[in-house]
Amino acid sequence: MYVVFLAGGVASGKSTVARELERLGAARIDLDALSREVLTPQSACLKEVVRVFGGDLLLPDGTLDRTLLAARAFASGEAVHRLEVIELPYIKRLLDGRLQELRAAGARVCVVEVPLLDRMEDQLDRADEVLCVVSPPGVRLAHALDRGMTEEDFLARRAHQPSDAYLRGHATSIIENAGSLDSLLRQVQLWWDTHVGR
Ligand SMILES: CC(C)(COP(=O)(O)OP(=O)(O)OC[C@H]1O[C@@H](n2cnc3c(N)ncnc32)[C@H](O)[C@@H]1O)[C@@H](O)C(=O)NCCC(=O)NCCS
Ligand SMILES: Nc1ncnc2c1ncn2[C@@H]1O[C@H](COP(=O)(O)OP(=O)(O)OP(=O)(O)O)[C@@H](O)[C@H]1O
Repeated sequence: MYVVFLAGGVASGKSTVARELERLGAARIDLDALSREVLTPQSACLKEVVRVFGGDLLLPDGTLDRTLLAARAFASGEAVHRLEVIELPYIKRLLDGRLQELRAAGARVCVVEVPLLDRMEDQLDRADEVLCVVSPPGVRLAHALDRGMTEEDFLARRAHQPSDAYLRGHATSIIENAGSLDSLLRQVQLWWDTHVGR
């Protein structure tokens, strides 16, 4: 199975690219979705998070108040790091399992959405290709605001993410998302034709 790590910062266009790759025939794993799965009610990971970040994070139905956790976690580099130390091992185990399942099912190509490539450096040996979506900060902010995110939340998350220089330095291919949706999708098609559809 040809495994593609698809990296990019908040509101860079990653999920749009991943959806297009899925339409073209790739299986898809989203690490943001896995990071939600590890925090389901009663899970060991959620219990650890609540112990470290506060019992008031649990809503009456036992689910996590993600907005409150985001506010606490993105408040400082130290807090984000504490959250990642808890969550990342669980996320990586789930990733491992999903890749094995897809391999067993005979998937030919799998795209893995990786919001934070630097935290997954120890997983890079799983990737045949690192495709990075890079988009100027102003364009990303506009897309984030359109999606209902506040500027404060956008800036807080971006501050804890790998830089564009880091992404460019680790990419085997780059998709520039600075223009229209059409132009983005054309680049995806071109990448697919030259790397997968041969
Ligand atoms: C703090 C949490 C609960 C906030 O949840 P929320 O629903 O608001 O956001 P969601 O999970 O959908 O993430 C949206 C975007 O936030 C950014 N983001 C998420 N975690 C981080 C982080 N640790 N550092 C910087 N940005 C992050 C990414 O751009 C991501 O695409 C959640 O993001 C979380 O559990 N983060 C820690 C796990 C993690 O590091 N995941 C990334 C896997 S590589
Ligand atoms: N070139 C573009 N033209 C117009 N809208 C775009 C373009 N690229 C992305 N968008 C829009 O910007 C928003 C963010 O894109 P997307 O969800 O793909 O980014 P993301 O990197 O997955 O974000 P996050 O990691 O924060 O979830 C979406 O609403 C998407 O439709």
